[in-house]
Amino acid sequence: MSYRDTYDFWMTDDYFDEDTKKELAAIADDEAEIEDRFYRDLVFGTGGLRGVIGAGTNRMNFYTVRKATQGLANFIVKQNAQDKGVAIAYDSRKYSPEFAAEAALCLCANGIKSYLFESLRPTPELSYAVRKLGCTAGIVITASHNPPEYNGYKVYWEDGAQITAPKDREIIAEVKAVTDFHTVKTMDKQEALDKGLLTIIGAEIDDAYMEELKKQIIHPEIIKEQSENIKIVYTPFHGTGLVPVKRVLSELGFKNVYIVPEQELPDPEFTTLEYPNPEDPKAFELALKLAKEKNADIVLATDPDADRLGIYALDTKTGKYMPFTGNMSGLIIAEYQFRERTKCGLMPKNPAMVKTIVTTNMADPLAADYNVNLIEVLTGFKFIGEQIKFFEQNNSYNFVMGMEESYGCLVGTYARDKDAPVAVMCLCEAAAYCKSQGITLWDHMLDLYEKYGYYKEGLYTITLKGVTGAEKIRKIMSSLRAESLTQIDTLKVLKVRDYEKNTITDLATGEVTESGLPQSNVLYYDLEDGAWACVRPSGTEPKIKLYYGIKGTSLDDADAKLEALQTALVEKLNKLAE
Ligand SMILES: O=P(O)(O)OC[C@H]1O[C@H](O)[C@H](O)[C@@H](O)[C@@H]1O
Repeated sequence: MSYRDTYDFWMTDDYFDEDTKKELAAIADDEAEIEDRFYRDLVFGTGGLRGVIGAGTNRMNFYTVRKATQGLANFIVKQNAQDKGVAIAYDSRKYSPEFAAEAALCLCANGIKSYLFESLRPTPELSYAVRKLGCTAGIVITASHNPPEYNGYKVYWEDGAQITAPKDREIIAEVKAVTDFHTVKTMDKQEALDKGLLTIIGAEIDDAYMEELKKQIIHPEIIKEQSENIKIVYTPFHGTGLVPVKRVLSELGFKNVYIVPEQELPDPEFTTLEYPNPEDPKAFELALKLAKEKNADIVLATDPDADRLGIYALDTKTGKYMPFTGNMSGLIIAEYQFRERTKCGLMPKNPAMVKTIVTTNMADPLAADYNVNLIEVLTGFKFIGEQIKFFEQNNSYNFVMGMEESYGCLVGTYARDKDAPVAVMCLCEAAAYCKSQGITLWDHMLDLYEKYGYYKEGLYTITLKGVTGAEKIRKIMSSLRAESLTQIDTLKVLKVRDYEKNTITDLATGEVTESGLPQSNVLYYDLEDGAWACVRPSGTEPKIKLYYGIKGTSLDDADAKLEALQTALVEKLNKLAE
């Protein structure tokens, strides 16, 4: 069917309700909008399904949520795993509770047990709940940090990590095979409860999750000692982080935790924010204002589904709050974990850290320093979570922590997705430790640079929306591929990694080896002088992403090097996007 035919079908078939038809009638004269809403089905990207809320096959709505769930249900029934069930959580977004209930009732109608959280919960708690309840799968209704007009659907498998290949392909094939909406099942909520197919979950999982978080603490005594001294400002950005973060910090004994009042309560419009993403410095405005009033040591923010964490820390010399990138906060946590676990004899045998290919290379000397094995995976925390399963299956390594540049971090293996409450907790412990030494996290970061090298990284994105945008992104990638760059700015390209072709080409020798990672549309350039660049289309937003990094000899040298590389790369990408 063409997009027009699909539009007409939605306008006329009695399966679709009157509100949907009204919404679609309003765009009858807007061909581009009709095309964008119907030219494809929503696709599973880096973080599952994600799309703008509205009527259409390429939108998040009751019909697309049900269809995705029916596909998942068909897959589960084929595996004969109905009895193990599916855990379902949701965040504070528009329609999140409604979509979650819809998914639960579709599963129940297919004879699959559903465990639905009574109210909003963080994504990592769902990852934990899947294993705790022995479920076969999990679902979170969230669009993570995307703008308010979005929602999404993340799918987890029994190991607690988001689905990866080949399971993702198999489930997607089942979803695609649902071509007739009339075959999508649903059932009455009361009937599902009466039949024992639907169970509402809450406090018992919260308590167990909380205990798991606290097990990751290394020095409770230092927290106690500093509990009156350290001042923490926290904002949940109107999302799910408030309850677990407040609880864990309070149970650990932190006395001075100030929540940003304007952003404390759930709000699907994210009224006080342009973009509820800790990657966006503007999102910290209110938190920094409160931090100055309270003279806080550290400022923390979690995104709406509480899987990402962003921080600022006080520079006592200048009195300014300094921003940490996801790379920096991840490294602070990693270094503290490695150092203190080693010192206290708590480091497991064969320890491993997992990071993505676009995450800072400063992790390399740090991991080497503590004899920690460093494993690299493609972008997406699902690939980090998946490694824990592999370690267990092969009895190879013991996972200590995972981190990625996009503000995601996990310490421990109780969950298999990035976990902002655990990251907040670990950073507050590290901050308390620093306080006991008379320094701040910022001073400590400077010490780490001095010890391991001045690694700095940047990210530049271009938003290219709709059908034409997707086509442009495709063209940019193929132009770059065709161009075979040998130099970027003044830096020679040493190696080109093409993850789509599964090749790593050494430009000096011409030798070609395999990338060793799953196929993905990613180009990565290893450059001279410890620098690198990487380009890939986003899998969650209509964007092309350019990542880059350098290694400097001082903060100033690093800034100058990063700026030079960034200018050259941005100019190149902008030209390709013209
Ligand atoms: O870059 P995208 O494909 O849009 O994904 C954005 C981010 O999504 C999730 O948060 C993943 O865990 C990250 O690894 C990824 O960076």
